[in-house]
Amino acid sequence: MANCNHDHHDHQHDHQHPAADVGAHEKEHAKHRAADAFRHQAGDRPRLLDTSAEAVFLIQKMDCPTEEKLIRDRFKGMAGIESMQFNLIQRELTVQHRLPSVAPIVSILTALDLEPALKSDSLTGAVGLSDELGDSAFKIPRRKWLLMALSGSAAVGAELVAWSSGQDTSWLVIGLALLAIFTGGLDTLKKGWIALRNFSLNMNFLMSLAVIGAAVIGQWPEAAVVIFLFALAEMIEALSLDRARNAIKGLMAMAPDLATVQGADGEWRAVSTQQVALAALVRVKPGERVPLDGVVVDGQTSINQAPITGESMPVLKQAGDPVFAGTINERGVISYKVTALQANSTLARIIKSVQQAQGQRAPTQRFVDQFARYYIPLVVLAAVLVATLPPLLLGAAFYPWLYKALVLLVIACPCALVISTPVTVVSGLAAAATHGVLIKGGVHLEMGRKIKALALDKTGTLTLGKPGVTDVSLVQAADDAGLLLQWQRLAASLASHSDHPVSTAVAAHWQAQGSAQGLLEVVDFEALTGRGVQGKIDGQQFYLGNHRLVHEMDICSPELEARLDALELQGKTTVVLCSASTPLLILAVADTVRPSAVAAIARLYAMGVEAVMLTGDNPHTAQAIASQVGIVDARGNLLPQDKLSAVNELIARYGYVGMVGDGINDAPALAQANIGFAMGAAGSDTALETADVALMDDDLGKLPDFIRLSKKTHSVLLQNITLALGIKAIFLVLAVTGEATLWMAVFADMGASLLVVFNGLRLLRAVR
Ligand SMILES: Nc1ncnc2c1ncn2[C@@H]1O[C@H](COP(=O)(O)OP(=O)(O)OP(=O)(O)O)[C@@H](O)[C@H]1O
Ligand SMILES: [Cu+]
Repeated sequence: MANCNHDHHDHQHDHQHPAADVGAHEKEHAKHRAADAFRHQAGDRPRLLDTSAEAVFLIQKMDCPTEEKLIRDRFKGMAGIESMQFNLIQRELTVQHRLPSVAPIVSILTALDLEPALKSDSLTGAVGLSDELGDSAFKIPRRKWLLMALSGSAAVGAELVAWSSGQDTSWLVIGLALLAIFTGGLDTLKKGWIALRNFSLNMNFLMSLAVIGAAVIGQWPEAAVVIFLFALAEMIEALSLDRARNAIKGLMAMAPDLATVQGADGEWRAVSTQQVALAALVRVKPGERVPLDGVVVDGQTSINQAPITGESMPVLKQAGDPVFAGTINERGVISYKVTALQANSTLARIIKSVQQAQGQRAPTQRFVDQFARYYIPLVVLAAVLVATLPPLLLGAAFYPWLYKALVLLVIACPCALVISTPVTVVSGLAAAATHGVLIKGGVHLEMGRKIKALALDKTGTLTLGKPGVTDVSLVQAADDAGLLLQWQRLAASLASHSDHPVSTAVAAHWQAQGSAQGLLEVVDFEALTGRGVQGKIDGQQFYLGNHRLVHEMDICSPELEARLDALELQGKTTVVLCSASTPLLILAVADTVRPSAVAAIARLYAMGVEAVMLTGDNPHTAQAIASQVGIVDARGNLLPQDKLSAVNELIARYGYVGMVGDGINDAPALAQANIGFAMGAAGSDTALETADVALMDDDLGKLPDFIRLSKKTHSVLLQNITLALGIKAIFLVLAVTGEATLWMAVFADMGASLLVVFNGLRLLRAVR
């Protein structure tokens, strides 16, 4: 499904606004133009490229969402910049641009004191940063720890001296306070100054203002404690975000770095996984992890695929079976042929997908981002009013109200609020991924809870999709073994050209009979969607298809119909071999219901989710299978476009609808559903790519698991927003009534940030 990254920041650049909005946006644009003229003197505009390029930066200093705003504000309206995506958890900035080189971007980021490190640049094809290098960037340097310790001691010292002497403005107190401010708060002051210069109101600016204000009114000890606590809060926040990042990195670490590869001389050697080529032969011993994706060539074993599918029951693997990087070989030795390079393995794609999924922001995340945009200016306005109105209008003392205004400024920091959502969403996405559920966007994770009806395809979804032939009989009631064999051969010849499960079963049945006669040559073969197949054998036209086909050919009879009905009522699927004028042979195939289906459907109903079966198979069979798995609403005889309209009808009736399918003959319906689920995605590239939510294996229980996780995620998001806003609200009141001091406000802000981060991280353990 299309990537719907409605990023609110970009929308200011969108020139197609509804008429009602025009006034406000005109003003915005005028502002941009002014800012543009101010920032880029005419003449230094680089020539722009025709195609867009992409660069990814690692920005170590981007640890609070306010940096995002600063960067966006700075690049706003700059020619050649098309769009930007922020990944706060990974501290990555992705820029789509048309500049001839990334140098201007780098220099602007550097001017913002953000120390960008180029991770990749599509212009030069450079991949600049190894994972390890990127990792060390997240470590807090020793120097910083020492400075913080010094700052903390100085701040406490200032507070103690002031308290014991009763003097807030003695030289000793001021000296200690300045020491605390310059050791602990220099970064904050610097960032605040940069923000001011770029007209971007962020919390570094607010905090700097509060500290300077406190110093101005002679509250030196307080200024010292506030800046120290704030710096400490920033550090703790950065550290706790590391935990979220590591949760995702934890997935990454699961594929071994070395693979045992057979060289040209037949010798087995350990080779770095990164360097193993396609089609190389790799050997895996018991207890080892599979280093790369591939197909087993030799040997037999059982493999624990939990890292991919979340299911730790070992799966039997023998020649021809796929194996996945990161899974654990439990028993035997196998050798297999590599089918994907390391960067392309299923595991690598899962990890990449989880990281990208954050880009598709969850609705709550968008709301919070919007909110934060108005929140800061509003609080600043309130602070100005608090500082000026009471003294001016009521003749109140100036300093106490200025102090209250400063407390308000500290409260204005929206960090807790803005950080709470990405941490929660990332934790949810990572938890799902380790459980074998790949969610392709934060939006699906949050909206999954709204699913009221789930449409399920029958073949391959509710059933194993590997039917076997159960009955074969001549249409003309004759006991002619020779004819029976001859027509089965015709049917199998036609069927062998199709990979539809029914055809596969018919062809396999013929093979299994071990007849000496091979298949016949088929020309003009054609598949008839939702009906069957046709082709010419020995110059004569034959058809193999369902009741619908026989009917449409107008060669059906009440007697044939009765016999088909009888088989279908047993839950079997029937096809008939016909010549152009006569039905010849009836074949019935039966599929097995998935072991996980009954329990999964029951759980869905218990959650209030209506399960609906949509199938191209006939209604009798549909009903029979439905009652085996406990589905009430089963609809048969649906062509692909009928499935699409069925999904539309479900959406009209239930509001939010999911659809589960294999994505082959139900792709339109999958795309139409609010959330499209694909099963068995580990083995299928298309399923992995196109579905909104990909279940790595065939366990239907993952559907209710997903909905439950989505509900949990939503409630954690709500909790976090309530927490963050609630604490702010309380302090807003306390500040105005004069109960709250500056350091209390900083403390509350830090507490709120930590609370929401840890609350969000709880989701990591939500599944299982
Ligand atoms: N290639 C084929 N070979 C044999 N039979 C076919 C073929 N294509 C369709 N049919 C017949 O038409 C019916 C409907 O086919 P269709 O592909 O629409 O649904 P399906 O894949 O069997 O079921 P579902 O919609 O649950 O996946 C099948 O059950 C089968 O009887
Ligand atoms: Cu009929």
